[in-house]
Amino acid sequence: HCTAEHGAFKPAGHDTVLLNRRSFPAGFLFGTASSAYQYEGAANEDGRRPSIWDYFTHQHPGKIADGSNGDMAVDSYHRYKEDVGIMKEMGLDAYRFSISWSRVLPKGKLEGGINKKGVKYYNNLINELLAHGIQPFVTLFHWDLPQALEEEYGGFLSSHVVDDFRDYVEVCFKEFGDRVKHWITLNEPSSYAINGYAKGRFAPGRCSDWQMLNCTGGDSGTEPYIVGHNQLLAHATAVKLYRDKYQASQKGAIGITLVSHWMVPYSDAKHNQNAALRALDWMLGWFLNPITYGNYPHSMRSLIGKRLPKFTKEQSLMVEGSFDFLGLNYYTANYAKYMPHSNALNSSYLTDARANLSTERNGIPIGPGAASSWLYVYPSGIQSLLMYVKTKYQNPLIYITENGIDEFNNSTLPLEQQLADYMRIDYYYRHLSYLHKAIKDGVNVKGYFAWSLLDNFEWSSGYTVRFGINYVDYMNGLKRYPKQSAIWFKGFLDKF
Ligand SMILES: OC[C@@H]1[C@@H](O)[C@H](O)[C@@H](O)c2nnnn21
Repeated sequence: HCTAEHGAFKPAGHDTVLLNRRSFPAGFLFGTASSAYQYEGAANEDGRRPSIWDYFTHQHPGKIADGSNGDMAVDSYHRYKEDVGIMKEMGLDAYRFSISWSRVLPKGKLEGGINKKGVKYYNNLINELLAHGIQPFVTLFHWDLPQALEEEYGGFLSSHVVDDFRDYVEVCFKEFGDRVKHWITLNEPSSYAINGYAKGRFAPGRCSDWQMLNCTGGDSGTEPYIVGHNQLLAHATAVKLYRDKYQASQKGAIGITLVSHWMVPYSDAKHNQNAALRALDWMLGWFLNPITYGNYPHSMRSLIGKRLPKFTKEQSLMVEGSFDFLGLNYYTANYAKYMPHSNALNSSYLTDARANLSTERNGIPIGPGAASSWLYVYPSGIQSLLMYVKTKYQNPLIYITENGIDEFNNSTLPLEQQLADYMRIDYYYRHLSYLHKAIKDGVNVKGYFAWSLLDNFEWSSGYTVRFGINYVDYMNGLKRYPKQSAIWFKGFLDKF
């Protein structure tokens, strides 16, 4: 139902202007995104020591849909040259990847020693990207905390992590900062805190006992906020270090990647409209308010009370303005409905907002469903979210650092069918169209990264779902094949 002209798909029956790279401002960056634990493999090779995700997947395989792990993942540790070749062939400008902290500092602490082979891998990857004219965007922490630090002091539950994170990022600035000009401190600190400490579905698998989710311990009413607070302090300390010691000579930019759903009021009733705004505070404002204004949103401070950590004056000053750009991940939207709250309830991050999130209203889904149960297609939400951030948070420089959709792994189907991901073309075309509208409306977006270059280890879904624009054949040596969306993207990205 689509016609392909000049490399862009025009939904049939619409006289829309053909959208392609040339529709976007000169210098706008198009890239793809990945992360170390989901891509590299070589988990026990060349000196790398376990992260909490190695520990979590091996100790709790029942928490992963197919009992799998990232021991091999898609073997990017050995195949990075081929993968960079795929990016070049597609015409991509940039590549977002993360550094495995426990590959560079196997024991987590600097005093434990720097793993030279780990540093060498990242130098090779960065050099390969630059040799092909592709800009590296480097995430310093994408959830894979060294297991040694989790065991020593509870990881992000302790303020000790701030000093160890600072030492780790300084090694990265020194080793790679001459060529890396875009640093992202943390990937989705909210997801790390929520999934790891309120839902127990991600490493380190903590939550309150009363939730009966086979958690290893924890308190969903306090630990998510402690972990969020220490992530903000670690982030701001890293930014301060970069600005004080490296930015003048290396001339790079540093930011953070946050994620949010667009929140749609369940009805026009005022209490549901307010619930949607609180839901945005709990998912996005939790971190965007502190780095913009130096404190948590008023809604959080008034409803969470003493369970929400406080910033000292000095910490507030360090956190406020601690970013040169904002990375924003957008995938989907939720309905938000006012949820009365009784204090008798066991407290949890998940109920503190007095907002019940859902993906359907009166039995009708908010949009077409993808493979992941949380992902429904709602393209206008990217424009709404960007306008909301522009208006409420002083129009920051933004990169969309993730956007994408998944299908189920159906490796029994003929390969040709598995590569026919037309729903992904439609998803990207629609989201890029709404992104284009947001830019026309004055939102300061300078780049867009699709999640993901390749099919990969999708956390608690393991390899049961596929987010890749390129297919990975898990049954046949992890061979890469372009899906239809990769071919479409190549046309979309044509410079001429
Ligand atoms: O679930 C798909 C992807 C994950 O694979 C990424 O690691 C994570 O940054 C993310 N955030 N939102 N959606 N995603």
